[in-house]
Formats: sequence, C-alpha cells, structure tokens
Amino acid sequence: MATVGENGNSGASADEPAAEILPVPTPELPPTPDLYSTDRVETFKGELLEFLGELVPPGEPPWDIGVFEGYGRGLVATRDIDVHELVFIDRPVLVGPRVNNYEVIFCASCCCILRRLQLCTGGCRLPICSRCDFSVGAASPHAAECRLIQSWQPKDAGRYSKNILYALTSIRGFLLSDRDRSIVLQMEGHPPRKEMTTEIERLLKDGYFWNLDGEGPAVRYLRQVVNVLNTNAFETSRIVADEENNNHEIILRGLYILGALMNHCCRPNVRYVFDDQLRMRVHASRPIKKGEQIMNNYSKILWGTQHRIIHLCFSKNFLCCCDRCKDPTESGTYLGALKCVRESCPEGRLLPINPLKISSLWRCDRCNLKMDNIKATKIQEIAGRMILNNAIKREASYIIDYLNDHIVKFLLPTNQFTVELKLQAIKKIQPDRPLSELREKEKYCLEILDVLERLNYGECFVKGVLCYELFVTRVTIAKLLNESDDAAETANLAQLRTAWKILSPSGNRPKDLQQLVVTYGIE
Ligand SMILES: C[S@@+](CC[C@H](N)C(=O)[O-])C[C@H]1O[C@@H](n2cnc3c(N)ncnc32)[C@H](O)[C@@H]1O
Repeated sequence: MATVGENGNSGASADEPAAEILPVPTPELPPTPDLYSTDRVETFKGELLEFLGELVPPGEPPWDIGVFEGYGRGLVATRDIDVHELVFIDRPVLVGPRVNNYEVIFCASCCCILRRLQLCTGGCRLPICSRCDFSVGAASPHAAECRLIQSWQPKDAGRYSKNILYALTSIRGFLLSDRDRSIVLQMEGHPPRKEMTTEIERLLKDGYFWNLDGEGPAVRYLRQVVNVLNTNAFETSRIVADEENNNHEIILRGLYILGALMNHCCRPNVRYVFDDQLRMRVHASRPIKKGEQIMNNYSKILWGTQHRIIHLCFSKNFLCCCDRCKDPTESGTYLGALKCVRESCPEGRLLPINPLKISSLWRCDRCNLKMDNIKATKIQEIAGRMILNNAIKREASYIIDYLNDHIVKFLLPTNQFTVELKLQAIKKIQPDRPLSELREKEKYCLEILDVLERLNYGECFVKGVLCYELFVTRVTIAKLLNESDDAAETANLAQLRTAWKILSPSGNRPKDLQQLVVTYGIE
C-alpha cells in the first residue's frame, strides 16, 4: 500500500505567495449566548429541525431537547421507545478527514482512491482526483474550499501537505450557510488542553501560509470550529474500492448535531450506525421510558473504568459517575481488574478501591494486598503496549498461542486488553482456518457476549458483530464436521436474527449478511 509523506512532490513547487489573492469573508463569531435558556433551546431546535428536513418524519419526534443539571443540554424521550426502534436519523453538518495515519492516498473531496499522488491544480496542496480538481470550475465540489485555502496563500504550493488535509474538516466550517453556522456555533466547544496541539496550531506553528494571521479573526473562527469538532464529532468512515476492487476504509470525522446532543453514559440506551450516505441512524439498544435521557457512549464499551474515566476527562472535560463507573467490579466483568501480583494468591484480583478517583489505592479481593495507583497504571501500560503495539498486529495463530500460553500468566481472562486481543482474533480467524482455530473463535465470541450480558449492555453494535461471527463460525464448524446443517442452524438462527436486526442499517455491514438472511429465511 502506498503511504503518503508530507513532502510528496507533485508538479511545480512554488515557494512564493501566489500573485492573485482571492478574498473569502471570515464568518463572525457571535457573542456567547446563554445556550441553556428555554428560548434559546427552542430556537436552536427550530434551526435543527429545518436542517434535518425530511429526515424527521411527520408528527412529534420521539426525542426533544432538554437541559439537565450537570450535563448541559441533552436529548429526552417524548414517549416510550421500544428496543431496536429507530430514534432518529441525522446527517453531518460537517464531514471530512481527521488527524489519522492514512495508508492510502484518497481524493480529499470525494474520497475515491488515487493510484498515485495527484495534487489539485488550484495549489491548495491537497490530493484531489481529476473529477474534483479546481480546474473543473464551479462544478467541482472542491472549488470553494480550494479558493479559500488559496486565499491564505499556501507556501510550497506544489507539495502535498498532510497537515492541511488533517485541518480540512475545520476549514470547511468557513463554507457553511448562515443557518448551519449558527447551529455549529451553538454547540459546546471545550478549548484544548495545554499539552495538546490541534491541527490548526500545527499549521500556524510550521508557517504553512503567507496570509493567515495567527491572531486574526479567521484563526479565531477556525479555533472555535476545532473546539466544537473535538467536543462533538463522531468518527465515521467510507468504504472505497480501488481499481483492483480491493476495499479500503477511509476514516473520517463528522459533526452530527442531533447525535452530539446525546450525553454520555457508560451503559447507554442507544446504538448507532452510519449508512452508505454517511447518515447516522440511532436505534434504541434497550427500552427507553418517556422522560428518560437518550444517552450514548463516548468511550469504548469494553474498556475498564479507569481507562474510560481518563479518556472522558481528557477528551470531553467531564467525570462520568454512572453506576458502571461506581462499581469496582463493573457488574462482575472485571474488565479493568489486574491479576494479584502475589505468587501465593493466584486467584486474586486487584481493583481500585474508589474507581472514580484516578489516584485511588488498589486492593486484592482475596489477600487484601494494596498497590498504589502509579504501580497499577504502570502494569496496565506495559500490558497495553505488549498487546496493542505488538501481538494485535500478528496473524491469528500467533494471537491464539499468545493468549493461551502467555497472557494467562499476567492478565485476567476478562481484562480489557485480553478482550481487545480476542476481538482482533475474531476478526482474523476466517472460515478457511483449521477447526482448532474456529473453535477458539467460537469460544472468544461466547466469552465477550457473556461480558456484554453481565454489563447488561443491551442490543449494541458489538453484540451484532459477535452474533454474526458466531453464526458463521458455527455453520462452518458444522460443515467441517459433516454435521447436519439443521442441527447447527436451529441452535444458531437466533444469533443471525440478532445480527441482522442490529447490523442491517449499517453501510459497513458484512457483505454476506443479507444473503445469509435470505438463505436461512430469517425475515
Ligand atoms: C457532545 S456534547 C453533549 C451535548 C452537551 N451537553 C451540550 O449541551 O451541547 C458533550 C459534552 O456534554 C457534557 N456531558 C456529556 N455527558 C456528560 C455526563 N455524563 N456528565 C457530565 N457532562 C456530560 C460534557 O460537557 C461534554 O463535553
């Protein structure tokens, strides 16, 4: 796969300001309004409904915007909502690339895969396909953003710039209509932490433009858009085929306003998927009572509490205090627990005494051994590095041996890193692998489904994926053992049904899922 370096050269280099400067007006930042007043919330809802248009079916939607103490605005159910029911569909007000180590070259405008680096002829330093190139004129979807970047007079105009690509989604914030800009600027936008360098600061620090004043109104506006994106944006992706018909996943970030209004809970009541037009479809993952907050999970389901707390504090500026966070065992899943380090205590599990405090002491639930937080963090860091930087990248057979022979010695079977590695193994063990590997895969699926069950996590996306993998694996095993299809199928059809219910609206669902549903007569 081709990797794109910052200095990829394509075409003539120009390290002097472009002769013609095309002025693009900088949007004004409005005075900070009281976002939570009843009037403000009503007006905001009106603008949002107008933006969503036909995506909101006629009649009263099952959601409303409310204000909740300690949370700010949030979504609330206006009636009882059934499990699996569609709660709403949202579309992105802003979407585009994100800071990401992209492994393929793709058009920054339409995301098609480029065989080789092909820069826009407008001089914006972005990879752009010939259909979206600036020279196509107003018909090019990229023309307006290219003109805007040109107005800042990029240095080294003939060279690819990954940092401009990374900042493109925020730059697109300049081109919003008045209504859409008003909606975006009414979203919460936490300023970055001191130690963080945002994509905009990187552009300024390294002097990418002749004509972009670090203290001017354009940068003030860009900074606010970045803050809104960092507080609210979702990771989404497009699956794009190259010329050889190989699929590539292009990771993007999208600002979905209605989606972003859902506050966080580590045991949420919705799941979401993105369809092939990048619309976000939010379904209830458990029954939601009228008046209840509609809540999403901003962190990873299968992370332990301390990891989730640190992630939420650093990236979203709040401390979660939900029931899952308060319970050191996390409903008996022990996702964040460590193996006791005393040799004489092989069954012991170390847990934070107060999981809501990052500096909490840890204690073994068998022998009462105490460990300070620094040591516990170190053990987790080492385990994380060994697994996430090394083992996870290896082939399935290596991962299985590693889990069976190595990991059992220093991590608990349900520790978050063990679970993460098992999830990777599930993805890597394809139906053509030997029976022994398929058996391991079946076991991992069941183990992680059990973790989800204990967490009482409801009908979430990961459950859909695991049910699909379990179904396919069991059918494959039955075929390998020449077992009658019937026996395998009847025991297993519930998994396929769940997988279909959860994954069918997704643009990235497994390719054979629909065919399986037809073959086995599920719908
Ligand atoms: C994506 S926004 C959610 C909408 C936001 N409440 C608003 O009024 O615009 C994320 C922000 O909402 C707040 N928030 C979300 N979930 C929360 C929770 N469980 N506890 C406290 N604050 C929360 C935090 O300020 C967080 O940075």
